[in-house]
Amino acid sequence: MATPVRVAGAGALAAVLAAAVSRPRAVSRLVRSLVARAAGSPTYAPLPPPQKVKVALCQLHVTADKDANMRTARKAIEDAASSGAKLVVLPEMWNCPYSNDSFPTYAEDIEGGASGSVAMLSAAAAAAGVTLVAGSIPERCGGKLFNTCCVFGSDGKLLAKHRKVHLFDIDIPGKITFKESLTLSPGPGPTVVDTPAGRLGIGICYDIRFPELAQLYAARGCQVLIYPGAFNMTTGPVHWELLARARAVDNQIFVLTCSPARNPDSGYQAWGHSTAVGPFAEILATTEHGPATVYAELDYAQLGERRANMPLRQQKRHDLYTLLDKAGQ
Ligand SMILES: NC(=O)CCC(=O)C(=O)O
Repeated sequence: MATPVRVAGAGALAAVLAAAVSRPRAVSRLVRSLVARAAGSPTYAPLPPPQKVKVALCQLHVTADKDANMRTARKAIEDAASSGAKLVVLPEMWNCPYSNDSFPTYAEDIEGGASGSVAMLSAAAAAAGVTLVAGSIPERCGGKLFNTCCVFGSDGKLLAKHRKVHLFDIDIPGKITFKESLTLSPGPGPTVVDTPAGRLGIGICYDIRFPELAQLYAARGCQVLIYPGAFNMTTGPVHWELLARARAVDNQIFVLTCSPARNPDSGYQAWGHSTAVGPFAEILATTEHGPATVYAELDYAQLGERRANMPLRQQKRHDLYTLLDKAGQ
């Protein structure tokens, strides 16, 4: 896959050098504006994508029994592959109950993952021959815990790891209070993965609330944003679909969300409603709150069409505002 490349103008460089001699303050202004422009409108080499990809969003029944959760996940991956899916997505925290009490107990060392969830995921991706965005599990590393999504290639190789960058710390009195930061640490940055199923930008649940992350992924040439997530019964009904469609329409990009099924026995009631959204913010496929696999076909040609119909990227006013990609490649 092509690597994204920033393009700097040779003319602009000559202008800076010529002016540097006579007008140092004007030069400093010019440099600042060029840096902002480069950051706000990076140019990337085109990506040769697969044209169409069938995706499966596995809304799993998650319990306190880790082995049972692993069996459920493996079966869902196999079934999705049998149905023709090439890109399979699992939910946030699919191997444990979503609670601060559970995260330390169920956490795994991913890098040394010769056993447990990571070994199962790798074997399942290879056996099924799919790209697997494996939801998230609690990761233990260097004395810290992270909420981590592993992405596996169809040969079972671990292609990337995304550690949730925005932790879910909210307090809506009488409704929901949750503080992931009591047990988890935030991840270091964005995660872009090139796969045979397209260029993927990964976020986990609360990450979807931050439009800058999605914008940055779009600027880096991602074709689809994937958010394993577990929204709740207060924010889910009002925000889950809204946020997925907002990220899609802002960036003219595909968005996939994948939740655990709602388990009445669980302390945390997940909203469910795993959904695939197209680049015109249209719902391609969705479900209710029970265990289910949602299938959709992503036609990447639509990205070019939508962006040609409505050229938002070219119409941005980088002289007024800009996205600063601090983690730029
Ligand atoms: N697991 C999460 O990050 C939950 C996010 C959520 O429910 C929200 O409203 O945001």
